[in-house]
Amino acid sequence: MKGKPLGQVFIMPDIHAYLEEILNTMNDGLMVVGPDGTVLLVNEALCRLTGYGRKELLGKSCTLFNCDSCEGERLGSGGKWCSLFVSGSMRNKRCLIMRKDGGYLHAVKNASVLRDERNRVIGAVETITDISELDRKEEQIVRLSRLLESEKGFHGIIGASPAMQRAFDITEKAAQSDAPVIIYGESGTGKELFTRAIHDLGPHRDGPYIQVNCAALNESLLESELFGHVKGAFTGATGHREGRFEAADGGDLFLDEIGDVPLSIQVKLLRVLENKQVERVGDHRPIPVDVRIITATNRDLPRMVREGSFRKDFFFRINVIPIHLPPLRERMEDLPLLVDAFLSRHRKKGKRIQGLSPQAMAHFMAYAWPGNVRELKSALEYACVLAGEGEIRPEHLPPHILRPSTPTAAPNAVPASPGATVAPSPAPRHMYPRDQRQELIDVLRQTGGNQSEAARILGVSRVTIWNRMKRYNIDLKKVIAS
Ligand SMILES: Nc1ncnc2c1ncn2[C@@H]1O[C@H](COP(=O)(O)OP(=O)(O)OP(=O)(O)O)[C@@H](O)[C@H]1O
Repeated sequence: MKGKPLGQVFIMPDIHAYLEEILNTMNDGLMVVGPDGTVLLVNEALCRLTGYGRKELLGKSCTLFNCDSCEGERLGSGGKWCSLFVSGSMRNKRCLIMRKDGGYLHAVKNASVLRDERNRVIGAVETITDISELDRKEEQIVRLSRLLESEKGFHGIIGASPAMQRAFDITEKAAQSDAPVIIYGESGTGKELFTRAIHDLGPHRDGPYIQVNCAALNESLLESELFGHVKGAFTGATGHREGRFEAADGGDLFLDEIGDVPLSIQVKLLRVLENKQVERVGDHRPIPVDVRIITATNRDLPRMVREGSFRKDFFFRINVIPIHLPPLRERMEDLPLLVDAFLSRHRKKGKRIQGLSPQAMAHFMAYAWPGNVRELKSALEYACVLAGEGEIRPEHLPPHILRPSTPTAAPNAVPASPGATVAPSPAPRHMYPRDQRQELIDVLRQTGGNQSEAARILGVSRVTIWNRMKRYNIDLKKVIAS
């Protein structure tokens, strides 16, 4: 190589002779297009990242990549053309580029238009940086910090009762297999914690962990959330969307509230589970996916199957390894352990709380905990705020815990230390639907109809509040007015 130094810069006599080598040394993909989007030049990295051969790309339109960051700008004539040619450049834009095999490349794109000496646009240059590895590393960091945070218990799940020990046992074994697991339990019993434990213990632990709350979306949104859609598949589909199945490829997909999935989506899910392929909405190319399914519900699926609101074939496909989580009221011996664990978390955050007084613990033991562990966690948070420091006494507890019934457990039946294990409360109060309806009405009245606040007080999710209002036919306006 000949050339002459110019200050610190080394000027090459004919850089064009080396251009191809220079471009092919780059790790990022590079492409030059003409003013009409025709691909004029690509480097080796672009071919490697997209799976196309150079000959398959040269002379083709760049729309072949179906990149979702490419927006159409309306032109005077009424037609549309690439907004890059209007804005002049694009910097560090995250995008999805469709590879030849139909899969998406997660990338960051930089682009600039090229102009001649008379400032006329003669094309554009784009670089594509593959960030799939970065995304995977981010996911790994989240998983490792989660493991570090999980204190005592089984992957951070506290429970010494035989029912919980059994659940830990099945979970450990189920995690090793690839079979679909379904977790049954009321809201707040720890279904999500168990799912994470299955992922962390299972063969897909280094793959992604993706969660979808099936009750939170309507039918069409759920369909595109699960399977993805292509740009223009329906009104409002302004970009590609990678479905959760694709995002979970090589990992675990947690479908929460599976009992709320409409029948039409159940058919599609069944097909995906049988064929191990998904089709995006608006595109019929099957995409292979290797995903383990974990589902959870607080509904009685066998009954729903009998009543015809849940498909029998789908039920048998997902109900391979069922894990039943008992409600807190049926394993009250776990309550002091849970209290101890949650209070020690508050102490770590600087709260100078000693523990529960025997009277406060008696109220806890007598209460039915319809919102299960989530409700217990919220109640302790409330009590810590009110107590400030020292001992938590009954006056620091949320009023609805004191109100519905007098404690059935005698205060002297309660251990002096909240950490000690006790026998189950003599008569933990069970919550029947009528109680649950009245309790919800009381709390909604207390919060002036604020459903988020009611969810917080009862320790359940907003979706659960909404479902219960529907199930018990509660008219919010009437409740507030009364
Ligand atoms: N056994 C347990 N040990 C420690 N924390 C628990 C336990 N069970 C539940 N929790 C805590 O209670 C809260 C609710 O748990 P989680 O979200 O797993 O319940 P869920 O059954 O999935 O509820 P939902 O059906 O409403 O989504 C979380 O903050 C979780 O950390």
